[in-house]
Amino acid sequence: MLREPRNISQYLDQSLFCVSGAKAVSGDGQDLKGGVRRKNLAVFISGGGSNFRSIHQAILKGSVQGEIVVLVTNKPGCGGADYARDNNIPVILFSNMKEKPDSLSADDLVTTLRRYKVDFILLAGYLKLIPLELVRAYSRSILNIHPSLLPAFGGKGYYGMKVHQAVIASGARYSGPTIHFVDEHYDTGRILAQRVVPVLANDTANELAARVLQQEHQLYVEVAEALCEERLVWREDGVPLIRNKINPSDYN
Ligand SMILES: Nc1nc2c(c(=O)[nH]1)N[C@@H](CN(C=O)c1ccc(C(=O)N[C@@H](CCC(=O)O)C(=O)O)cc1)CN2
Ligand SMILES: NCC(=O)N[C@@H]1O[C@H](COP(=O)([O-])[O-])[C@@H](O)[C@H]1O
Repeated sequence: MLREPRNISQYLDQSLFCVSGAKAVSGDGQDLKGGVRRKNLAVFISGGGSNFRSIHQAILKGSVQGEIVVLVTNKPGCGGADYARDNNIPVILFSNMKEKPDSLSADDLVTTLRRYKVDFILLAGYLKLIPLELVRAYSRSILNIHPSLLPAFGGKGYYGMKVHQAVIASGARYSGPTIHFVDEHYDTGRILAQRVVPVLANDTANELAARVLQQEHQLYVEVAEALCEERLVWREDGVPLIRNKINPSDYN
C-alpha cells in the first residue's frame, strides 16, 4: 500500500469528512456489527451485468457489507436483468423519455430510490446519461466504472468495445478500469480508483477488453467493500481517497 506522500498532510486535516469509525445506526436505530450500518445499493446496467454479478456474489460471500435493493436498467430484457430476477432483486425500467415514453421520469426515479432507502448508486455498463435531478439528489453517492484510464478515452461515444478499439488505435501501451464519481457529464467526475493493464502489440479489442474486465470485477468489489465500510474520505482539494483497511493511515 502506498504510504501517504509527504505533501498529502497539507490536505488531510480536520476538513476531511471521514465517515469511517463514525457511530452509525440502522434505520431502526439498531447499532449493527462494527458500528457501521449495512448499506443499500442500487445498480444500473444496460447489458450482461458481469460487474453487477461480481458485486452481488461478493455480498453473498460476505465481503461487501451491503445489499443490492434494486436493479435499474434501460434494457429490461438484458442478461443482467435476468440474473436480478433469478436472485429476487427488483428490476426497474429507466431510460430517457425519448427512448421509452413509458419509462419512469427522473423525479419519479428519485422518489422510488428513496423508497428503497438507497444509500449509493453503482453504474455498471449503464449506457445512458444520468439526469441532473438524480446527480443532485445523490450527491457524492453515484459511482461509475469505465474501461479506460480516464480522462483518456472517455466521454460521449466512448463505451464498450469502442473504448478498447480507440485505445489500441492510439498506440497506448497501458489501459485499465477507472471508477469515478458521477457528475452531470459523461466521465468527468472525480476519479476514485484505477488499475493498470498492459496493451500488447498484437492485442485485439476483445483480448484487451477481457484483460480490463478481469480487473474491473476486482476493483469494483474493492470499492464496494470500502464504500459499505465507510472508508471513503474527501481530501481538502476535492479528491476522494480510500482508506486502507489494514493501515487506516494509508490510502489505496
Ligand atoms: N451523468 C452521467 N451519466 C453517466 C455517466 C457519467 O459519468 N455521468 N457515465 C456513463 C457510463 N459511460 C462511461 O463510463 C458512458 C456510457 C454511454 C456513453 C454514450 O456515449 N452513450 C450513447 C448512447 C449509447 C446507447 O444508447 O447504446 C450516447 O449517449 O449517445 C458514454 C459514456 C453512464 N451515465
Ligand atoms: N462507458 C461505459 C462503459 O463502457 N462501461 C463498460 O461496459 C462494460 C459492462 O460490462 P458488464 O455489463 O459485463 O458489467 C464494462 O466493461 C464497463 O466498464
